[in-house]
Amino acid sequence: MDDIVVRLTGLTRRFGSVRAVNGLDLAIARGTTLALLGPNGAGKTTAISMMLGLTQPDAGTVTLFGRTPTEAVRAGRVGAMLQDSGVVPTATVREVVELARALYPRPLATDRILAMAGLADRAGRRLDKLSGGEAQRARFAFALSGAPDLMVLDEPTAAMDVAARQAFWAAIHRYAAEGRTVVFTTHQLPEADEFADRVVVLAAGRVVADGPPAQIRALAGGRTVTFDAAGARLEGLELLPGVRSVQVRGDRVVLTTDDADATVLALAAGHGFRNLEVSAGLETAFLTLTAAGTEH
Ligand SMILES: Nc1ncnc2c1ncn2[C@@H]1O[C@H](COP(=O)(O)OP(=O)(O)OP(=O)(O)O)[C@@H](O)[C@H]1O
Repeated sequence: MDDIVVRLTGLTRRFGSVRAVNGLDLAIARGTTLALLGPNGAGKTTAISMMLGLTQPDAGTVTLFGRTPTEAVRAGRVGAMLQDSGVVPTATVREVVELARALYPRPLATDRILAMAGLADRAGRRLDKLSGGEAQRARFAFALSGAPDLMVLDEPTAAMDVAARQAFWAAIHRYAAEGRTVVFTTHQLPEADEFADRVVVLAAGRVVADGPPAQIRALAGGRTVTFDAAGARLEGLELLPGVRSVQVRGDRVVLTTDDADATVLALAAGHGFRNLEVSAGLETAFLTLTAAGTEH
């Protein structure tokens, strides 16, 4: 479909015995700002790296704009800001932007790039004299030089303080407002919540949740109740008090709820359960969903 910018199908990559990315299926529509959220080691960087054609998958496919990543990158449709992209430390911001512009068929004007990245007053400064947040913005400037339709950002705000972060996201928003697609990784729920319009939660290389920020926030803020599917009555679970979502993962039922006490009391009265567990918080919700998700 024309409207799908990024399509990942069964994407898998192992490092020794570690499945860094494990059967990832994802379709990202044009104009979306998508957060790939997950704890350290979830597979975010590996997924991004395969998406850009920098790491080869063991299985599965990636298409960007219906082409291979390499073709899409060569056509100037993709900009990326990676965690360890090296730059010449003694070059100035303007020099680096001009270097980047030379790589693309239809680059933006230098002053526009500098303004968009919030670096207009830092153009003559050497990269090694920038603050951490400014250096990140210089890398963003580099990434947007070619006016790419898809921008991929790996933990872009890691080195930024609150003010720098706000300025950075304002720049991203101006960029995305023109109908462009942005994919960024983060391990911070508030960042995903505030700046994305779709959040995909990755844990142990798998998607454990996918939805609008409000839905992911609810998952994080509430409680997770899990119990064995065998022997339980599954009909009507979604109607129990407090319950927001019902999933069956492997042989476990996973409920998210705003009121675990009421949910468990109603479960006991009408449904029965074995091996019930109640857990709280985003990390626990991730772990529960991940552990249950690996059983099938
Ligand atoms: N080149 C590599 N060699 C061996 N193992 C690797 C390699 N790259 C990643 N891994 C492993 O794959 C898993 C996923 O790593 P990845 O860097 O993709 O996670 P991440 O979600 O980006 O983590 P972080 O938030 O810490 O950057 C981890 O267990 C990691 O140790």
